[in-house]
Amino acid sequence: MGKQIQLNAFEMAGAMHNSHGLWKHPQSRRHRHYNDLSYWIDLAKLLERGKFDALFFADVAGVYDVYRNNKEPAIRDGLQFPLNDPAMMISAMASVTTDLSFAVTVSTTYEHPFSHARRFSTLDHLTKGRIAWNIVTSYLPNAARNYGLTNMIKHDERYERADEFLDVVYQLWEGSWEDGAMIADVERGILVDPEKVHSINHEGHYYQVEGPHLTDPSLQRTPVIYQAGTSERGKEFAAKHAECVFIGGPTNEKIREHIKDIKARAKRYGRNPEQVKLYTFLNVIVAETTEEAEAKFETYQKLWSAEAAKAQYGGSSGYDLSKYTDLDSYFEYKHTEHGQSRAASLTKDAPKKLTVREVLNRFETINRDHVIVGNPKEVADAIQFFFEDTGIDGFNLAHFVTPQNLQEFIDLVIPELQDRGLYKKDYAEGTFREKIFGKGQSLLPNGHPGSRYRQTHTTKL
Ligand SMILES: Cc1cc2nc3c(=O)[nH]c(=O)nc-3n(C[C@H](O)[C@H](O)[C@H](O)COP(=O)(O)O)c2cc1C
Repeated sequence: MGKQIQLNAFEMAGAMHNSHGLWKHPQSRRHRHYNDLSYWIDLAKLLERGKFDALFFADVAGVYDVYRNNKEPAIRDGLQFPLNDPAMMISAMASVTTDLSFAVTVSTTYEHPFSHARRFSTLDHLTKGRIAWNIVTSYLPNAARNYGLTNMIKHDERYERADEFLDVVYQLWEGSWEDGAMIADVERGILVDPEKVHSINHEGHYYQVEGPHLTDPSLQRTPVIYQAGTSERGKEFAAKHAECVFIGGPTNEKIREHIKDIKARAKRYGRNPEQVKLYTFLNVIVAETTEEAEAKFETYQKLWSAEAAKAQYGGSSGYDLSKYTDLDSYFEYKHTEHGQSRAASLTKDAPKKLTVREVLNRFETINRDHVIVGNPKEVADAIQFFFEDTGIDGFNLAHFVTPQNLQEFIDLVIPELQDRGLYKKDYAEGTFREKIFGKGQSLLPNGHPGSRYRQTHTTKL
C-alpha cells in the first residue's frame, strides 16, 4: 500500500476560528453551541466516522489587538473570541470514541511546565494514549499583558524558554517514574515503590522544579509533539522536538523546500527523519456538482469579514494593515516579534513582490488560491495532486461553516480518497503515536531528546 493521507480537523474551542465572518451563515452551529458539551460530543463522533486521525485544537491566550491598535475588530467579529479552554471537553469526547485522537495547543510562554505535564499525563491516561500537544510560543501583545508582562518576550527568546520548558516536561514524563513503580503490594503495604519514583531537581534559567511528577506514567508518557513555525528559530525547534510539524507555504515548491529543510535539520539532531511527519493546511468546499460548490463559494464570499481577516493577520504577523496607506508602494518585509513565517508569507516568501494594494486586496475576499472548490472527484483530484506533488504527510482541514463542511467532506470526499487507496478504511490499533508511526511505538523513539531522560534520575525522594 502506498503512503496514505493523515488528516486532522483544524478546530478551536470557541465561537469562531479562521472562517472570518462566516458565523453569519444560517448553517453555522458552532457560535450557537460551542458552550454545549453535546456539540463537541457530536463533533467527535462525526470525525471518528470520517476516520480523522485527530481533532486539532488551536488556542490563543489573548485577543488580537495589533490591527488598528485595537481589540474591537477582533471582538466584533468573534475572531477566535470568545474562547474556551480546549482541554476541558476532551474527556467527554474521548468517552464516546475509541480511535480519534486529540491535539491540544498550549503555549510554553504562558503556562508552567509542572502543571502542564500533570494535565497532559491525565489526559493521556483518560484517553488511553490519544493525546498530542501542539507547542506554540504565542504572538499576541494582549496575551503578554494578560500574564503580567508589559511587552511580549522577544521571538527568539520565546523559543529559548520553550526549549527549557521541554527539558522540564521530558524529565517529568520520561525520567521521574520508572516502569512498574505502582506495585499495590497489599502484604507489604506499599502502593507506590518509592525506590522507583524520583525527584527531577531541575534548576534552570527560567524554571526550578523539584518533582517528582505527580501523575504516574501514561501509555505514551510524552504526548505526541506537534509544532508549527517556519522561522529560522522555529525550524530548529521543530527539528529538535516535534514529531508532527505544520508548515505553510505560498507554493508547492516552498512546501517541498520546508520539508527537506526540516528533515535535514532533524537528522543533524541525531533523529531519524522518518520520525518527523509534515502537515499543511487544507480548505475545501465540496458539493455533489461543481455548480453547487461554486454557488456555495459565492455565498461564503458575501459573508466574509475582511476586518477580521486583517485583525488575524495583524496579530500573527505583527503588521498593522490599517497603517499601510501608500497603495502603490511595495509591501516590504520588516522584522517583528510576532510570527515570522506569517510575516514572510506576503513579503520575502511570496512568489512575486506585492504592492500594498495587492496585499490589502487579498484580505477583502476568500483567497481562492487556498481553497479547493468542486465536486467530489475534482476535490479528490486536487488533494491527490497536492499530496503527491509536495510529499506532505497530511493536512489540517479547515472549514468555513461548522460542522456542515466537515460532514460534507466526510460524506463526499473521504469515500473518493478511500477508493483511490489514499486514505485509510480503518484505524490502526494502539495509541496515537502507534497509529502514526507503527505498532509498538507508543513511546518517544530513541534519538529523540526526550528519550534520554528515561530512567536516568537517581535522586531519591
Ligand atoms: C497549522 C498552524 C497552527 C497554529 N496554531 C496556533 C495556535 O493554535 N496558537 C498560536 O498561538 N499559534 C499558532 N500557530 C502559529 C505558530 O505557533 C507560530 O507562532 C507561528 O507559525 C510563528 O512561528 P515562527 O515565527 O517560527 O514562524 C499555528 C501555525 C500553524 C501553521
